[in-house]
Amino acid sequence: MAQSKEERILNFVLQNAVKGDPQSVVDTIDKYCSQKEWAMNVGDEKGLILDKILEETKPSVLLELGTYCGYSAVRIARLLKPSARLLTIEFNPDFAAVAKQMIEFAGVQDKVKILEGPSETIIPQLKKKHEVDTLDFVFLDHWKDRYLPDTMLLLEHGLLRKGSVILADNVICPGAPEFIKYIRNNNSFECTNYPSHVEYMKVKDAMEKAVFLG
Ligand SMILES: O=C(NCc1cccc(CNc2ccc3[nH]ncc3c2)c1)c1cc(-c2ccc(F)cc2)cc(O)c1O
Ligand SMILES: [Mg+2]
Repeated sequence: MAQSKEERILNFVLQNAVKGDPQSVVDTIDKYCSQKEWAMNVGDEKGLILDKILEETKPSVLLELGTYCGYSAVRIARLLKPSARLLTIEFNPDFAAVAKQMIEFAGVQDKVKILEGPSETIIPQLKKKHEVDTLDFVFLDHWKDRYLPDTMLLLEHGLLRKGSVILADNVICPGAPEFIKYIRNNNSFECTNYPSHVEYMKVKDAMEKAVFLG
């Protein structure tokens, strides 16, 4: 069977990055995807914005929607304190399989748990099946038309607390207009926009941070 792009990215990491070194895994993926094949990792430019917000928030319990190859899971996990945990939901089984190997190669498997399936099924299970009380940080990077319904689901299931941070990728390109309209007009959220570019491109993009006020 011909290799998928995601498998080519993984193999490039396995052959060129330093095992157990998450920074080298992040840098190697960025090198491959900027020089050889574009892929929808959050990337180095938006990645630095993600890093800064994580360092300000110092979260203990995190949720990511959209694991893909595991780039942002590794990028996030490398900054977490030893007791912190990241749950990441991936619907596509092939992506999940690549991400699992990427996360293990980076050596962050003790901090990251991949949950395979659609967010609408898994989010309602987080409290009882995955022992979550509330989430300190949520990174939205899955299907853009799911950002709003899944934010509503998080609220409905009592998964956000005063100060919970939601960070959404791609609010310009591909865009998440319904999510942006809702979150910026909801007085229970304090929003900040972070202009940037689509990963590895000159095309304008942005991330949006929304802090839940309770
Ligand atoms: O669309 C995007 N990403 C989402 C996505 C896309 C495909 C498959 C999945 C399968 N994973 C999945 C699905 C549903 C799920 N439910 N719960 C978990 C979960 C997980 C996820 C995206 C696109 C561009 C982009 C493309 C083209 C272009 F020109 C410019 C920019 C840039 C990005 O940074 C992007 O993030
Ligand atoms: Mg994205």
